[in-house]
Amino acid sequence: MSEPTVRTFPDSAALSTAAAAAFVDVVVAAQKERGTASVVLTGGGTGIATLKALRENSGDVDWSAVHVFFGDERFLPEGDGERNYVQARAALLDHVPVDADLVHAMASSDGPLRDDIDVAAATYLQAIAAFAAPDGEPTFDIHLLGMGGEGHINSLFPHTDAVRESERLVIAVTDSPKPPPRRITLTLPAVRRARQVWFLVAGEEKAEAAAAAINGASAEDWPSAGAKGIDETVWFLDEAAASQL
Ligand SMILES: O=C1O[C@H](COP(=O)(O)O)[C@@H](O)[C@H](O)[C@H]1O
Repeated sequence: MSEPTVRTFPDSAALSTAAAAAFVDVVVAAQKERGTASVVLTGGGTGIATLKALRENSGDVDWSAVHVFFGDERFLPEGDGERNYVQARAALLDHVPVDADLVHAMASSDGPLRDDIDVAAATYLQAIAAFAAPDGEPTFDIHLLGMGGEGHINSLFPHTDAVRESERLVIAVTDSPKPPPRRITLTLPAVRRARQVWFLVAGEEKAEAAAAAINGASAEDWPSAGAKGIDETVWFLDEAAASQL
């Protein structure tokens, strides 16, 4: 696993512009090398702002050959504006020529799987397993991550079974301390299957968590500390989020 590197920007807009440009470079290079690219999107304010920046300039990306996954999802009805999928569509996916078959959304609470979050998580696990490279091989080109002020990433919160999960790649969370309580999430072992893990973090309220994770704290206390990419782990921070480094 790679050690963290830090890129600091004057504000969150500059951060999102730079992360979007880096995303284009990695996806285009992956498509040149392997024909397709695979990315994992994040929810959260800075993550969604970065998708909007990507919509404004996605360079030579062939969107029809990008597999799109989600790091986590709030288990809510289909059109709920709090769903990360709904926000990602509005910010990016509805505006670029993605192949709908390659957009791997997590289930909603009122879809064909009804309201069974365990079945929903198992179904997403199957989607990932069908796509995943063998153990030890990278599965995703990029995994984007937002981070909460207490260090959560995806729906992996401090001092929970979810952050300790060491085998399953996808799990259901039913007691998220941040609403809504029911979520589906990729785990740390899934995040660690990405070549590139990129944190998109802005704001002074995230500064303590960023410093702790970058300085090697435990994932139990600061889940973001456990998220590392195979080739690179990059922290895109604005100056406020970098203020305790
Ligand atoms: O609930 C969530 O929060 C995190 C961080 O969000 P932010 O708005 O504080 O940046 C996000 O990464 C995650 O996908 C989302 O479900």
